[in-house]
Amino acid sequence: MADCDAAPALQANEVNDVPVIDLSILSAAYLVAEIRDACENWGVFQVINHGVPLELQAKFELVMKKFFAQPVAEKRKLRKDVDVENPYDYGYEEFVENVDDWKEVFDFPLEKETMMPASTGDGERDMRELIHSWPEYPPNFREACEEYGREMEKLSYRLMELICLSLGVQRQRLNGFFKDHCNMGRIIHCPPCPTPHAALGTHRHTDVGALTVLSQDDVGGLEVLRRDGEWVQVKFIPNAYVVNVGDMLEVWSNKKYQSLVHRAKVNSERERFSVPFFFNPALYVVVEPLEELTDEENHAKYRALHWGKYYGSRKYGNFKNPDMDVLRLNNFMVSE
Ligand SMILES: O=C(O)CCC(=O)C(=O)O
Ligand SMILES: [Fe+2]
Repeated sequence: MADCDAAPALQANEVNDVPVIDLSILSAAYLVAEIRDACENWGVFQVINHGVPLELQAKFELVMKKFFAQPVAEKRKLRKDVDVENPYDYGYEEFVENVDDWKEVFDFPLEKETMMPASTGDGERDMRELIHSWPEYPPNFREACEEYGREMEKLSYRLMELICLSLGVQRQRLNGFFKDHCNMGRIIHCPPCPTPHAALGTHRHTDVGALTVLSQDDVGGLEVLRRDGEWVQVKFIPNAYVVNVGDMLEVWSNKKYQSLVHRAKVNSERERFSVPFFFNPALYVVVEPLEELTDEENHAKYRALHWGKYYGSRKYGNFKNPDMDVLRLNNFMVSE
């Protein structure tokens, strides 16, 4: 882990100034303006009154806690492996080795089958199917995860449409890219950490997809890098979701909206749960700045990129190179 990520340097600003957007407000023009402002200046906002049923969130939380409360040997039966030869692409994984991220996770997909490029090489065309694993205990785990994921997906589409309007393009301009999406939920559990000053729950990174919709518990700990270089805590708001811009939205918007750099702290006393839902395009999609947003004066700032391969570079790289996790998009930047 890079020194700049170690906790002694973490003097995050206490003030909660990450924008909060009330989605029950009826004026579309108002919402669109709020979203434009948040995406342009922050790359992150929280949404409240979003329409996701509270009972569904509560049911999901109960089930995920039951899963993680099991002995580690049980959870390891669902272990996914970073090695391409090994079977699971979704499932359980631990990153709790000393200086690595202090957490265990369970990843779940929403699609029954997803094909992705087998390697990140330019000329390679081989595809492989992503393989799922689901636990038998708790018995309603899969159902609760899929129900939750579908709600997150609905919310993501709604947000994406507001984002399109905020960019001045047609409301459903980006929807087609998500037809065969590879959306994924990740349940993160950070056990209490005896050395919170020397570890992070999640190290500094940007999310590679389009949008992330995250719920964190009241332990909090999520921090975002503000444009002025300050780390700012994302305050826990009951029943809110944290929404952030990912790399693909940065490309489509021709950098009008920038992908958010963020990380999460651990707690020495309390375990922490956090659930990001990654809203990702279909793996065959080629992503490039929208033509409506480029012209003679505003040249495309990015070259076209193949999302499946880009995703693979994160997935197969598996957070092993912290610098890579904030700089990956630079490889596709067009020099001025
Ligand atoms: O632990 C957290 O809350 C942050 C998780 C996150 O940013 C991610 O998994 O991409
Ligand atoms: Fe993230």
